[in-house]
This record gives sequence, structure tokens and C-alpha cells, in this order.
Amino acid sequence: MLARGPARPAARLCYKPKLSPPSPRRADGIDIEARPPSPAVPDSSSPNTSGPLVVMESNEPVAEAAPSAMPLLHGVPGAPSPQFALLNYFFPGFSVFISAANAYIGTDVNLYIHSLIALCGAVVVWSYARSFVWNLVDEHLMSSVRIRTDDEIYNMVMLWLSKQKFSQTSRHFLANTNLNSRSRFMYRYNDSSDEDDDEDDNDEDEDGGGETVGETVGDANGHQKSALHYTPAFGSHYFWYRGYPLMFERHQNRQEVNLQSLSEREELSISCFGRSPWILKQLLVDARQMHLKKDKRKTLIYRGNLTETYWQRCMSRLNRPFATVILNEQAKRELLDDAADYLNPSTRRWYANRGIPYRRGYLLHGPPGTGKSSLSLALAGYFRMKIYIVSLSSASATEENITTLFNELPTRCIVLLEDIDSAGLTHTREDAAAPKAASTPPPPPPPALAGGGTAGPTPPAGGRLSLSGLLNILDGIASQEGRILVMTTNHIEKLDKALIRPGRVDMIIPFGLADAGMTAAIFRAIYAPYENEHALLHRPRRGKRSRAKDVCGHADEADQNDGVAERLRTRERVDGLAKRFAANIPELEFSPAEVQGLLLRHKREPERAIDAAALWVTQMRKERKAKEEELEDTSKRPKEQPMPSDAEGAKVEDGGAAKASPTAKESAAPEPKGTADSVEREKAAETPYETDEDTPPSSVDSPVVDSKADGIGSAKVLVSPSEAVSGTAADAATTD
Ligand SMILES: Nc1ncnc2c1ncn2[C@@H]1O[C@H](COP(=O)(O)OP(=O)(O)OP(=O)(O)O)[C@@H](O)[C@H]1O
Repeated sequence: MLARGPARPAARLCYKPKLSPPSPRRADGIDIEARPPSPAVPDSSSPNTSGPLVVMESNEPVAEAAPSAMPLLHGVPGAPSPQFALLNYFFPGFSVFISAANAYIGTDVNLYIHSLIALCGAVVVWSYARSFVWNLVDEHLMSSVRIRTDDEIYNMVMLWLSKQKFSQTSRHFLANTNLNSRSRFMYRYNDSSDEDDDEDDNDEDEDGGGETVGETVGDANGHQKSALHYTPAFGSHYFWYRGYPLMFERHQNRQEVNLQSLSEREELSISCFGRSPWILKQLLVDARQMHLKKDKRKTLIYRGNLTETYWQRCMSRLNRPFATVILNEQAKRELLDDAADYLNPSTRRWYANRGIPYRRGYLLHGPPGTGKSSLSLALAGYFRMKIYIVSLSSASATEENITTLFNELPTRCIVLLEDIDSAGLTHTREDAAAPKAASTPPPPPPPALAGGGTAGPTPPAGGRLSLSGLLNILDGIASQEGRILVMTTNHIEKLDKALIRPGRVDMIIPFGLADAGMTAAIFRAIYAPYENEHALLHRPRRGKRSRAKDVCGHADEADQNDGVAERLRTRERVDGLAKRFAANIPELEFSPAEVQGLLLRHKREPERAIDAAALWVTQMRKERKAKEEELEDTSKRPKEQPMPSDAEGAKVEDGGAAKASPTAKESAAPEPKGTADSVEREKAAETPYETDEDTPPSSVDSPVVDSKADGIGSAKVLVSPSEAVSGTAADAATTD
């Protein structure tokens, strides 16, 4: 449709020539007009402007709506307006946006360019101003604390955070199965067994009605998987703490560019308003207490890493109740009283006033498997002390290393030196290396020491710890005060008098083989039901399936309804059975550990344990006899055979001399494997199965070697396959 008329001559005069022929896209890429060129539009260059004006009506609005979009208004035809070009330069795609707005909304955004530029400027200025003001506020009106991953406080704060509501509800969060720092500086404090804590945490939550923190998941077999903990993601998070608004920030520390993973490079900070940081300190105290509470029911065990000379936290065990260590009641009471008196805060001053070094030492001695380590652990748990174990028979146990370790000990702790007789301290290295060492008793201590003097034998070559070195570490002038030293040995007679003189050892506690009373007590400890477990006894024999269920800890309804009365009845019955069992075991012939081994094979069937006792005794005796004969053969052999090679000698030199001493129990001679007792004796003889590869193969029926049941020391302990599934029953029964 064409129109002729004088309605808008100016518009036509001005625009038509420039729009003809209209181009869908200009040289600068800006869409101006999407309409097809109109053949009726006269050429602007044509001088014939007086001719009839034929204009497409549809072009009119374009001519009117476009002026601001038309850059030629500003001069050079086809050139974009400066603002337009600038915006397009800084915001690629801006022109597309403008065109789209033009085409679809009919709005000319160019009209608002100035406003837009002003807005952008305002935003930039605001962001700068805001950060400037915020920095000022932060610096002068706020307090903050930074927490790095290489300090234990990180673990504490993370635990605390994971229990806060804002962590639970945060939309951006990190899920962790292990909250502890991965920093290599911190790794030493980490404890793989802490995963077990989840169960305890949940218990506490149930008790205290606290927030749900971890979600421990059990599989069909009742095995617990690690709990999930949620902590706020990287960035800033705001929360309320004791009525104060606080800000938690989690940063990635980009300056530390190394091969560590992301979580190792993070840093936490918590800020509060006000110039006083007391609320932050309060928060840290809370976090610390929560962390300590987590370990409240645990005994923390540290092991001396002699290569890198630091104490490595190797595990935490539920406190072992003192009552579960079967020992002469009077001896136990005396030990407890003595330790309690020593640890009393006023005692330290008492010692200091009299110039007496504030130290206490106990020596526990007796045959293997009689409860020495168990008592040490129970003592640590009773007084809530950490236990530090160091192996003096290690090749890296030099005087310097041990001194460094002892200097790092906290003031209140238990230091455990296990099997001190086997540390090779009573003789020089040269003596120990002598080929006869494997078959002859060690030489008597040098005369200088026999009288209790502190001068030791010649320091061994290679920097190994000497007796005098150890004595200096234990109570030399530079040695630390405040700790309790516990030494255990199977051969008190081998120890130098200097080592066990009063002042170094203040109480000697003997442990013995099981008498009737002990045997009955062990029986009761295993079969008596505890409040937190369903009765194991007197279940009607059921199908395989239901028995398997019990093993996995699923209590059936009847078990759940077991009341106090039933427990009492069961205990009475167990008492009677215990007496019967004790009557079947000869007194002072077997160690408590050996008796416990037998019972653990029938841990849900006390009657069967009683029935099996007689046969077990016969087998044990047979095995012992066979072992003694082998031992005799072995002891005769050196006379007929050539001397051992250098390599064998070196083994003995590495602390093996005492282990190879020719007593029936401790002989290193090969023995038939496969029974609990033979493996127990392997433990006693400290057969050096250091790695899994070295572990002898075990059949289904034979016990397997696992980490030590009492969790102390690196020595291996023996558990039956069923124990391997459900844990050490005796120990489980004794947990609080
Ligand atoms: N007197 C005891 N009371 C309770 N349990 C005992 C006793 N003796 C041994 N046991 C049990 O036997 C196992 C081994 O005990 P423990 O390690 O304490 O013996 P030990 O005397 O330290 O042995 P070793 O001299 O070989 O180190 C543990 O599971 C422990 O529960």
C-alpha cells in the first residue's frame, strides 16, 4: 500500500534517503531494520526530490522510532554512536540485546544507555565503596580468628561446626566422612579408629537430645559405615551463637600451591562484631570441650615414631573398666590409691617442696598373657590419661631419639615401656650379637650396675640405646616430671637393679597364671550379661539363620524384653557354670589369656566351653610337650651344627636375644600352628610377624592374628575367626 501525502514531509525528507536500500545489518554488526527494502523508496542520492513521494507506511514508524538508534545522527554515516560502540566493546552481544529489545518489545534501549552507564558506574562504585567500608569495619570494628589446618584446633572447630544447625541447613555445604585435617602436619594426630566415634556420637545425641550430626548407615549385616558430617562450603556463612551474629568463612588458601588436596589448603575464620573477641574465644573453648567430650570415654594411645621422632596417635579405645582386669584385689586397690595420690594436684607441690623429683614408676611382671598390658590400659582409662608407648627394642631406638620423644611428653600421662627385658639393655650390643645369644641366657649385668649405680655398660655401637642412656632419660636431671612410667616384663630377674630401684620403680606388681578364682572370674566376665547387651545365654537352639542374626547383633523381641530380673537370674546361673568350668582347668598351669582363648571359641555356649575344657587341657599339654622336645632339639643343635650366619646374628642383635631365651614358653623354635595356644605362645615368643605378608596362613578353624586385643603395643594378638567378626568378646563385655 502506498500513501501519498504531506503529512510528515520532514521525516520523509530526512530519513527515507538514508534508509534506502535498508540493510538488515550494518557494517558494525548492528541490526537496524529487519524489513525488506522498499522499491518505492526513492534513492536519497537522487536529485529528484521534488517527485512524488511514495513511502511505505510501514516504514514510517521505523523512521520515527529509530532516530536514537541511528548513529548517522551524530555525524559519519554508518558509524555507531560512541556510547553504543563502547558498550558493545565492553559487553559483547550488547547490540544483539538492543536489537532483540527493539524487535520484540519495541523498546529502544539506546534511550536508556546513559542511565545504564550511570547504573553500571554506580554498581562499580558501590562495590568498591562497599569493600572499602567493609575493610574499614572489619579492621576497626570487628574481631576475627583464623584457624589453619595444621593445628589440632582445626579438628575441634570442624567437629563443632558439624554439630551446628546452620551447617545442617546450609544450602551450600561439604559432606565429610572424616572431619579431621588432612594436613601432613596434622596427620600424626589423626586416628583411623575415630570413625568408630560416630556410634558414640549418636549415643550421646540420643542421650542428650542434641542435634543429629552424623548419619551412620548400617548395611544388611549390621556393619556400620562411616557417618556423614556436613560442614559449610567455601565462602561466607552467617550464624548466631549465644545471641551474637557471627560470620564463618572458609577460604581456599591459594598461596599454598603444592600437591596437597583441596581440603588441605583451606583456612577457616570466624568473625564477630565488636572489638572484643571474647565470644570467639568462648566458641573455641566450646569446640575444644566438645572434642574432649568425644574422647571422654576413650583411652588415647600414642606410639613413639622413632624414625621421625614424634608421638603418633595410633588409636583410641573405649576405657577398660578397672574391674575387668582380674588380679589380686588388694594389689589393684594399692595401685589405684598410689596413682590417685600421686596425681593429686597438691602432691606436685609436696614433691617440689622437698626437692624430690615428681615421678612415679610401676613395674608389672609375670608370664605372657597375664594382664599386664590390660592393667596399664585400665589405669590410663581410670585416670583419663593418654598412654604413650615406645618400643625400646626398635633399631631406631637411639638415646637421642628417645630423649626427643620423652621431651615431647605432656606433663600428665602414662608412658608404657613394654617387655623392657627384651630391649637388649642389660648387655652391650656386642654381647647380644654373640652367636650363643640365641641359646644361652644373657650375661649378668656389669658390676657397676649390679649395686644400683647409674653408670651403664659401654654404649652400644650404632647409637642404640644403652641402659645408662635410658636411666638418664627416665630420671636424669633433664628428664621431664609429672608422668607415670609403667614398665612390663616377663622376666624380672633379667632386669638390672639400677632400672628397678626405688625412685624409678615405686611399685612392683606380680601377675601370675590363672588359679581357680581367676579362671572362674574370666568365665563370668565373658558370659555374664551386661545392661547394654541382650542375654547371650539360654537361648533355645534355633535355626542357622536366627543364630547368624544374633551374631550380627540383632536382638530379637524376646531379647529386647530381657529385664533386670532375667539378667540377675542369668548371672546366678553363670556363677554356677563358672565354678564347674574352673574345676575342669588345672590351677596355675595356664595364663588368663589362654583360658580366655578357650572361652572365646564358645562365647555363646558356656556349657560347650565346660565340656570342651578337659579335651583342651589335654591338647595344650600335648602341644607343650611337643614344643619342649623341639626346644631341646634346638638347644642341642648348635653344638653339632656350624655357627649361625652373620645375618642371623644380626637378628638377635636387634633385640631378639631375650626373645630367644630358652624357656619353654618363649622359645622361638618352630611349633605346630593352628590352635589358639600355639599362636598365643607365638605371641609370647614375639615371633616377628611384622607385616601381613609375614603372617602365617590361618585356616578357618585356626585363630587368626590380628591387632592386639587390648590395643596396646604393636605386638600381634590372637583372635579366633569369630572374634574377628564380632570383636573381642571379653573386651566388648567389659566396655562401659
Ligand atoms: N588378669 C587378666 N584379667 C583380665 N584379662 C586378662 C588378664 N590376663 C590376660 N587377660 C586377657 O588376655 C589378653 C592378653 O592380656 P595382656 O596383653 O594384658 O597380657 P600381657 O601380660 O600384657 O601379655 P604380654 O606379656 O604378652 O604382653 C587380653 O585380651 C586380656 O583381656
